Amino acid sequence: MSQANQKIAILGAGNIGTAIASGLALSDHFNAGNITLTRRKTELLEPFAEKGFNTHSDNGRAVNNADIILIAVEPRQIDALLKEIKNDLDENRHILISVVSGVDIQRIRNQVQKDVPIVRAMPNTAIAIRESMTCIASEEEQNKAVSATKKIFDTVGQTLLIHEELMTSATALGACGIAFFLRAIRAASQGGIEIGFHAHEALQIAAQTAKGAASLLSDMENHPEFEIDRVTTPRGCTISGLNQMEHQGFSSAMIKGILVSAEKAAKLYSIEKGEGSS
Ligand SMILES: NC(=O)C1=CN([C@@H]2O[C@H](COP(=O)(O)OP(=O)(O)OC[C@H]3O[C@@H](n4cnc5c(N)ncnc54)[C@H](OP(=O)(O)O)[C@@H]3O)[C@@H](O)[C@H]2O)C=CC1
Ligand SMILES: O=C(O)[C@@H]1CCC=N1
Repeated sequence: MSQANQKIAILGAGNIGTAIASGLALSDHFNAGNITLTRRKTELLEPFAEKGFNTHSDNGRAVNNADIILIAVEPRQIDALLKEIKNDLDENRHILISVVSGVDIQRIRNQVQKDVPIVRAMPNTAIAIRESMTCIASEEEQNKAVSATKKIFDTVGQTLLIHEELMTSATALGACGIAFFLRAIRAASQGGIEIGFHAHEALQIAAQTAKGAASLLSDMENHPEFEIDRVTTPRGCTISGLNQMEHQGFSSAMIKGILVSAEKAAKLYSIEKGEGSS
């Protein structure tokens, strides 16, 4: 089936669910009319209904009208959702894609008790502007479903196929990573204000500089240190700034944050189930 005719149901259209929907609709491969978004507070989906997406709260109906079922609820909410839709899942028609952190394929399969292909994907919110980094994993025998999933996420950024055991690491580095780099940009702009720029100017300079740095890596395929060496004039101000940041633990803070984030990602389901669900 061509992507243009594929019907996608996004169950749990919150932050990442709606970001995925926006990105897909922006691509030339999908249109809003073939994408259904569900959540219980449907009034919050009104802006998406106005853009032509199908929006409601009936997960079973959404599954019955779709080929691709994308689950984007919180870890503590997934059991109830799977229980609700499992009788509607058709192993000959559907591919089930979960972007839920900390819930492995085996746990999902135990819930649905069907041979429907299950794929895990870990995008980030830049998917809304088709700039996601999406890691994808599944069981070995699911090559066809993995290809179909990759094809979808390839339209909204870059993809990388990984082993499922690396999914929590992908969550920390790629999905949470958006927040980490945003905080770094925010910190840079605060420094910029202190040395004389208005807030909006400082943010513009910091954001475009960060974009340029990222593009140097992705376009030139160089190592960061190679590009850093080109900025650091001997006895200059860049190396002074960099060394001071390292004395203050810059790299260490980022590394430690990513480790803690990955540890938490691995425990999300059990922690959240332990805290009760709503
Ligand atoms: N935010 C991000 O950047 C990323 C998040 N993720 C993962 O995606 C998942 C969602 O995260 P996020 O979008 O931040 O969380 P949100 O809380 O924003 O989204 C979850 C949505 O699910 C809806 N929901 C809950 N239960 C049901 C149900 N039974 N049927 C339909 N909809 C339901 C909620 O709306 P309502 O209460 O109205 O039903 C809510 O809008 C998490 O598992 C997270 O780990 C993965 C990658 C990136
Ligand atoms: O913060 C979280 O738990 C989710 C997972 C990745 C991004 N947001």
